[in-house]
Amino acid sequence: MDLLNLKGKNIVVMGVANQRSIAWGIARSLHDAGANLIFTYAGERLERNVQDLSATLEGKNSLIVPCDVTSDEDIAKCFTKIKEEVGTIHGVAHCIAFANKEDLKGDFVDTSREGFKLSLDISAYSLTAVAKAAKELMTEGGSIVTLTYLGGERVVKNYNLMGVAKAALDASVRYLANDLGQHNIRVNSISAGPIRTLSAKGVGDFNSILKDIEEKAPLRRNVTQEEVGDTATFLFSDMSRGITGENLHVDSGYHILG
Ligand SMILES: CCCCCCc1ccc(Oc2ccc(Oc3cccc(O)n3)cc2)c(O)c1
Repeated sequence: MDLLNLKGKNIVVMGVANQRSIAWGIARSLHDAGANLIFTYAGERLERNVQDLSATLEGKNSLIVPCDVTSDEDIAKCFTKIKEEVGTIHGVAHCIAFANKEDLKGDFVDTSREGFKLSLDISAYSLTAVAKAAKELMTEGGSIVTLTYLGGERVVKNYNLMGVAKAALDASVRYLANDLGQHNIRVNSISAGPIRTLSAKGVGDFNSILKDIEEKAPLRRNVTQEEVGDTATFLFSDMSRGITGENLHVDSGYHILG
């Protein structure tokens, strides 16, 4: 049996904004491995982007469902719709995070209570809420993958509040892995190196980080959405069936440096 074959697997990809999204790199890699994709998006203005991108994947058109992860009702409606249309799912790619611009630069000590709650809600709690809803559809077991970043493990200038949110996300991956393992549901994260996406525009001084990676990372280059996508496909496939609660760095090795 080809352990990288995802034929017949239904995988929900949450967080495609445009063709530069890491979520889109994950979707293309999953599609090439034979998976059936379901897309969710937040905000009317993204629906058209997702429809247009999904149409470029040959084969039957994918289900596209709105999902605002700050609303428990919306998450319930989203997964009820997916259950009605698809039935069983085998994976969820959680590619969702947010912090207000003013909380992604300057001094972390100045973070507001409101900004903190908003970022932790969207960037960390949403994984738990999504896992709770997805669990009911994962009747044949499954795999959940989320995106994290080095700034949650150690201080990265300007990453600030998002670093605290990612630290919460990373711990959530471990506790969810522990809860869901007995249902044969694995929970892992990919720590991607910096990639020029719509989200990256929100983080201060992004260009200097890209340059630093090129100069210092063991592979002396930045990573791409495709490389992250292929590692996600590995984590959704049976090739990774013994791995849960893990964080894989797809970052040209940058995280090993002091
Ligand atoms: C200073 C660190 C540079 C490397 C950052 C790599 C990275 C790039 C993008 C990442 O994802 C987000 C997602 C939302 C986010 O919040 C945003 C994004 C755009 C506008 C806005 O108001 N908030 C910030 C980063 C992310 O978690 C990590």
